[in-house]
Amino acid sequence: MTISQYSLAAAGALAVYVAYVVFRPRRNLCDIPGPPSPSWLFGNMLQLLTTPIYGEYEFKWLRKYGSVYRVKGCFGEDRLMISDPAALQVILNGRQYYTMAPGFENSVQLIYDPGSAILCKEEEHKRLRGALNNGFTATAVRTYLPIFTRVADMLTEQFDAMAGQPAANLLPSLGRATLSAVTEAVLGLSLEDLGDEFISTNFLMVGMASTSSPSAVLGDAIMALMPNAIRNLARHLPIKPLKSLDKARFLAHKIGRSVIRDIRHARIEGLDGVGAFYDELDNKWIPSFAVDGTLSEHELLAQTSLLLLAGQDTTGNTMGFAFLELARNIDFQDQLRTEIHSSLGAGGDTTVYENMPLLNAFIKETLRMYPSVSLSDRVAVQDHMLPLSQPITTSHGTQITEIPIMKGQVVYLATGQYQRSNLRWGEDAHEFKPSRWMHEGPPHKVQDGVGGYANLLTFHGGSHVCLGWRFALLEMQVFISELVGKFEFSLPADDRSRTVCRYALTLQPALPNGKKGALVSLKRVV
Ligand code: HEM
Repeated sequence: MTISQYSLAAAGALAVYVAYVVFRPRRNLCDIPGPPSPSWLFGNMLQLLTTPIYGEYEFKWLRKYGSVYRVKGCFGEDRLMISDPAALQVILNGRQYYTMAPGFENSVQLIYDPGSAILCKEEEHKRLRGALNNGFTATAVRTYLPIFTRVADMLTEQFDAMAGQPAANLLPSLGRATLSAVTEAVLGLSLEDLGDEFISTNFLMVGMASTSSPSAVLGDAIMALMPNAIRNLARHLPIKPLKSLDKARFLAHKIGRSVIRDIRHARIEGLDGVGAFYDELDNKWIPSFAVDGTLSEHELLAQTSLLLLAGQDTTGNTMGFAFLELARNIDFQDQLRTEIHSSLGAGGDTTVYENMPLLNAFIKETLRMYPSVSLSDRVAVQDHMLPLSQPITTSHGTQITEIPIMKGQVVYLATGQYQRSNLRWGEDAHEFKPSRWMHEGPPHKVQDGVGGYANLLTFHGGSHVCLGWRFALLEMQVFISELVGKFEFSLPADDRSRTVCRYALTLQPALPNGKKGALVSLKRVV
């Protein structure tokens, strides 16, 4: 297809969209207050999705309009921004009311295989999760402790090599470490086994999944309008980024296939398997190994890139933020190091980490302030009334406790706003304060059940709640303890090396030049 054909197709899509937006009979949200829209083409989307500093607009709007407000999508579309707990409950748990919005689904489809759990629905999704869950129960995750400890040793060596530099970027090492941990736990392979080509394609893919620009915002808005068949076709266009994504999926399949072949070979020979989670899930070949919830080879391959990618950048970036916060607060860092030294000396099992109050309060506060998926969109699949826990006042001065939602309405799960709401967290909601987790009682212990972990929405909740949350928690407990026990983290002396928090599909630490990265000074202390 030539450039002019692309342009023609895009213009056609735009025309269809305009007709749809202008002529559809949807006036149910016009009374809900919200920020003015700077442009018809982008609505509030550039403020929301491409601002260099995370929250610049979101938190201002949250303060002004409260936990539900209206924003404009591209081409004048009305969207609802939601951080009200009762409404979030319905969006996350009411499968009959909401599903992944086309824009978000399109991005996910670009990265993952169509058969992967995150893209499956209803019974198929339940069955896949039932099987995958075997590798992510509390018991299963405890068995990964030696893997996390080994990878933490590898990280120590890399941090040693960076110690003394005026400003060391922690993110590349953290990204490799989290990939390494998942690869070993799921496939029983080391990073070296994956090969350079896989690793470089994987990092390219992670990079592509964490960028945002006005053209990408517009492209996503247009793609979201297309019927599935056209979106599928578009995904196979011969353009470089799409080819790289194809290649990454191909390599993940190749690796998955080779692991399954080795597992089967070992079983035939009566040898031990590779000792990884895939061992248990693949059963087609030798049924006498049957365990509940096994998957076919085809299904297993579809999960490979999902498991390798979903646990990499999310966990790596969260730890990047954690180390930056420690660098900002040396007193707290010292207290945490004291707790680590007095708890870890004797070695032991995972209960050692569970019994470290400062460590766990610190991780929860990091997850509260920096939820990787701080914003994601859903679409209503039928008309319904959306309940609110706090009434809102319409632009006509009427108080309402529920909002009429029409089929096709796009809403945002505003996780980042929910986790910085003054109503819930108090006046200091924007302060990084681990001590809020150390005392009993409200606001964070309110039992309204939103969120899969610690009343936080960082791992979401409901049927698609993060499968790897226990994995991520133990991994962070081990990595942070090992590294804070051995290194002191401080902010680089040069102000030009200050790291900021940026939103680009996920939350990420970013360097002053806008690139992803987390700069600190490291000093070996033990
Ligand atoms: C701090 C780290 C992590 C965060 C913040 C995080 C966050 C999330 C969120 C918000 C979702 C839901 C997405 C949606 O609703 O569409 C999700 C799904 C998922 N996550 Fe995580 N995640 C993390 C680590 C991990 C790890 C370590 C793994 C695996 C090793 C993992 C595997 C998955 C999978 C397989 C899904 C799809 C679940 C489904 O659709 O049923 N995640 N994650």
